[in-house]
Amino acid sequence: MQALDDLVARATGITCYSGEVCPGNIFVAIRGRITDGNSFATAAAERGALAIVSDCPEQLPPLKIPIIVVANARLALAELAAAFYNNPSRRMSLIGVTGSNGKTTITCMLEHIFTQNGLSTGLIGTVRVNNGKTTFPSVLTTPDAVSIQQYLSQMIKNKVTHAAMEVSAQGIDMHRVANVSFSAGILSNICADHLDFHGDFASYINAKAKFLNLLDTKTPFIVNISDPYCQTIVRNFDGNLVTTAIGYSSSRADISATVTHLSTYGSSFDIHINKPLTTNGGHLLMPQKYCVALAIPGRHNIENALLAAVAALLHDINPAKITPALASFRSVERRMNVFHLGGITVIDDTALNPGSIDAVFDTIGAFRYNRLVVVNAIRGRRGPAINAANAAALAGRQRKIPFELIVTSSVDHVGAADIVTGEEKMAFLTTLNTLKTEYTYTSTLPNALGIALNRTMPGDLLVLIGAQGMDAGRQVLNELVNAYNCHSQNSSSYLPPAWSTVGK
Ligand SMILES: CC(=O)N[C@H]1[C@@H](OP(=O)(O)OP(=O)(O)OC[C@H]2O[C@@H](n3ccc(=O)[nH]c3=O)[C@H](O)[C@@H]2O)O[C@H](CO)[C@@H](O)[C@@H]1O[C@H](C)C(=O)N[C@@H](C)C(=O)N[C@H](CCC(=O)O)C(=O)O
Repeated sequence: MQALDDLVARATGITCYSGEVCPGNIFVAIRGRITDGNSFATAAAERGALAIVSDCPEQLPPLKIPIIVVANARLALAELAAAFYNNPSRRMSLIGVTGSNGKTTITCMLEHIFTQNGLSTGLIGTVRVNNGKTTFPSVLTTPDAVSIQQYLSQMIKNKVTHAAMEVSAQGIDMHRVANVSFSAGILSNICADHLDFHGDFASYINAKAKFLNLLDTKTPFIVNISDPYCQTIVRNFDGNLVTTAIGYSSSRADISATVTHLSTYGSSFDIHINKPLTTNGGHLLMPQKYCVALAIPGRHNIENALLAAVAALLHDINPAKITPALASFRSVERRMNVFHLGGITVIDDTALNPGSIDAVFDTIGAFRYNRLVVVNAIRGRRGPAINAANAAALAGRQRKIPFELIVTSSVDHVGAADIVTGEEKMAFLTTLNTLKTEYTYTSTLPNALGIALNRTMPGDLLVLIGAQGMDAGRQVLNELVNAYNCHSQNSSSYLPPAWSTVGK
């Protein structure tokens, strides 16, 4: 649109937040989920906005600056941001990773593979952003459109050639990734998640499916085809589909893995290229096999590593250099972290939906332990539906293997955006009760972990799962153990007061 192009050429920046408007900025008024950006147009004009972009001009007050009317303000924001930063994604190899689980691990694996191969590398994801020079913590998994383009532009300045970014369903749905040019896409798996945002599972799948529209016909779309919902998504896809699966069968997947060893601390597997593949650089990869060792546990991490390895192969990274890079990859924060506390083995994982809860329990199968104790933090501000689904997943597991379940709302360890509501707690506990699950509930994280410690002995396995509510779990656990060790030097038996007053 010429009017927008002319405007961008004169603009000093693009923003959709009135509080950030600087003189000469274009303010894009977005009708959001909470409020309407059009109602901040006067404030934006007073701060020196060059123009207002709106898809609902009837909501705007009289203004003395130009108003550009567009069909969709969120799309316009992405378009303006990409143009303002000179379309940085077109000047690098950028791999977009979507799926319910595995996005963080896969993007970090790619960052590691590229870095180990001497490439200047960038990352945008849930845990951090790496612009090629500095690394800083993230706010969202997929940032707003302006931030994405800004980070990519910083990467170009820092001479980044290869980057990986997590693409959430919300990010797709809210057009944060529109006008981003991907050199490959990855779809890891789909399970029920973010039902509060999308309304139902079908809408969530639809949002994920829209990722396909962001890829050029020649751009490889690497898909874990063993997942039934991934199969559904790609059924009518006529682009450059590259399929992966665990289990050797050339008819089943273009590239597959056979597991040769699976243990507490990692795995080894063979990657089979089952049919010739053309890389982005135009080279032909003939059918062959590579042996890979991975130092992080879990079959789901083999799936993640396979997807990352295929993306690296298609970006012309020498297979002989992908395998050592995967071997030296260490787990990401709170993704199947295994550590020891006295004689107790502890697993700490961000399991936050039925798929990731299943992945943790599947991995536990490779562990040797006497008794199993699981502490789960309820997911706050994500709605009752996902909490009912998570509780059902835990209940299903307790019917198969015995474990003590301790549930907490982590009231003292979550910020305002993650507080567990009464409805969410009710959904979780009612599901457990309906499914006749044995559990203990306590509202605070230290109480929950204190109970867990009281119920574990050397040789036992303690599993900490949950998202924000369990983020401080490892630290709190260490503090409890240190306090206990300090105190027990003076007394032969000690039960910390908080642990003895646990509510049910
Ligand atoms: C539901 C959701 O995703 N909301 C995001 C969205 O809000 P929104 O567009 O609905 O905006 P709004 O708050 O209604 O405001 C409307 C407009 O008025 C503007 N405004 C508002 C106030 C003001 O004073 N001045 C002003 O100009 C706002 O900047 C906005 O443009 O756009 C905002 C700005 O980019 C985001 O901060 C906000 O993310 C919220 C905080 C959030 O928590 N999002 C989560 C659910 C999310 O996106 N998560 C995914 C999933 C991760 C995963 O896979 O687990 C993620 O990618 O992180």
